[in-house]
Amino acid sequence: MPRYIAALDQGTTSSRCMIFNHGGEVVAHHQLEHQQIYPQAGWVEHDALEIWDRARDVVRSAMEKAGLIAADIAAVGVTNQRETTLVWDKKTGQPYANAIVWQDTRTDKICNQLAQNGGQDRFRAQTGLPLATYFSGPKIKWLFDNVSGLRDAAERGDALFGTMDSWIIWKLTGGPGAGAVHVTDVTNASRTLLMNLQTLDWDEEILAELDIPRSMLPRIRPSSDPKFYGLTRADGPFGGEIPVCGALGDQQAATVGQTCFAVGEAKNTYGTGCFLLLNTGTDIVHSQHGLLTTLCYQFGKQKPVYALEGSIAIAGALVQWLRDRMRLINTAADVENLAKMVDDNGGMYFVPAFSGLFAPYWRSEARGLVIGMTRFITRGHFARAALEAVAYQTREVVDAMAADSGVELKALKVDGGMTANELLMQIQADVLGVPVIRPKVAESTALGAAYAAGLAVGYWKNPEDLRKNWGVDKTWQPSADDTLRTRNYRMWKKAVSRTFDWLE
Ligand SMILES: Nc1ncnc2c1ncn2[C@@H]1O[C@H](COP(=O)(O)OP(=O)(O)O)[C@@H](O)[C@H]1O
Ligand SMILES: O=P(O)(O)OC[C@H](O)CO
Repeated sequence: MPRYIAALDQGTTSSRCMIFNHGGEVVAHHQLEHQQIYPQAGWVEHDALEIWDRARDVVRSAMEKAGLIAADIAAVGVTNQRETTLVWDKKTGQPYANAIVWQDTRTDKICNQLAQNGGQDRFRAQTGLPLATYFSGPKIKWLFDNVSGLRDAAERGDALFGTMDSWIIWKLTGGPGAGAVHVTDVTNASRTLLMNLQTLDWDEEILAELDIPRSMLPRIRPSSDPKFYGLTRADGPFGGEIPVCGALGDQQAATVGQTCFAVGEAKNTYGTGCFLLLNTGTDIVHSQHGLLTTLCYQFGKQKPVYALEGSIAIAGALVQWLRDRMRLINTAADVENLAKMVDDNGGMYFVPAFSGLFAPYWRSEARGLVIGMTRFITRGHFARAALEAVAYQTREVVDAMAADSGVELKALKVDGGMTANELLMQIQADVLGVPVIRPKVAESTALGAAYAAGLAVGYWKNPEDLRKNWGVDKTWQPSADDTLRTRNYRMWKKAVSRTFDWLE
């Protein structure tokens, strides 16, 4: 058996390749950012060809850094930003348009029209999701309505739809005309608003309602597949044929990477957005409090495991915005020192409803606000309020989770790029009133994809084998002062309520 497993993590901000050993340790890593494209207020796009270039480069660089060849890699796992929607020409490999990113709100009208008959929860029983701009189905419909010739191409069988997992796997295994595989896994499919949670197949009724031909959709496969999705191309970035046999949406991958295999285990990932997933086992639990029901993972022929999810659209993206658009900081890490210049938020709250509000509100007409401003406010308060916004949004999701599942969190397992921010981690523990635990490998997303691929080829035997790799790096205990927990949280909720109904 070759010595390592490779994971390709195609995130909202960047793509990275990580190579892991049997102990779940990173032996090589390379990461590259790609461009964020904002053509209009509320729109966010990615150039899928640029993403593929970055993906190829990070694989090559990671392999080179560790001096590896394809024969050293037992299997490849792919994980990705979810929902981001791409349609491309299967003959040429050219996208018909830029990918529409999950944060993009252009499908607001489509969602409202669909909701006129049956309300926002019209497809919730089948899909576990509310009608919202977040998900892929309405984005495909928007492309059909706005890209000339696309519907004809789809009906001829020339146009393929995929989220980033499908695109990357299609490119890795062949690209145009070379027998590439067009697949997705159950977790990614569960974010399209087109997959039925019970049957794990595309839902005919919803496809008919959105007028989406089944022929353009990828085949839905388990997250860890001993039959392999396909083999990497010999002349591709890995430089040889390796089974591609693991795929998970990035948040589900982080849940696997954190080894949340038991019912009631949860993790929160702080990246561009912030996503808390609670394993609910093989039962489908429908939320009464604004959470999503989603696939957590499916290993081979085993029964699928489901999760409740609290999705927050803007977390690290707020720090990026302070850096790139407001030029308040030079690097994302600078936000911590700037926030440390003040003792508290000075009465200021920052609700980053840049893409409307996701869980638990699902209000696409909300927009961001800063409130509580006085002449006392400094740049430091902006930084502090931005970090608090991430912690308060998480608290709202944790409260909804407890109301839905009856599970009271005893501690929160965290991961993702923002967990490097120690002040944020302390604020989070204070706001929740429970310890916050960061594992040794904070790159849980890539690790989860590696686990899925490694399980498929027998590199790891079973989930219990993986638990041994999990260990604590650092724990933050909540402070005794409950000001943040009670009074300020109440003020936060008041601030949130002021964002509602902003768009007309
Ligand atoms: N030290 C830090 N403090 C605050 N935010 C940070 C810090 N380091 C990274 N970030 C934010 O975390 C995000 C990157 O995390 P990552 O897990 O790589 O995200 P993604 O998978 O969404 O691309 C960026 O939005 C960045 O602004
Ligand atoms: O790229 P991330 O880590 O912000 O994750 C994005 C989510 O998958 C969107 O649902």
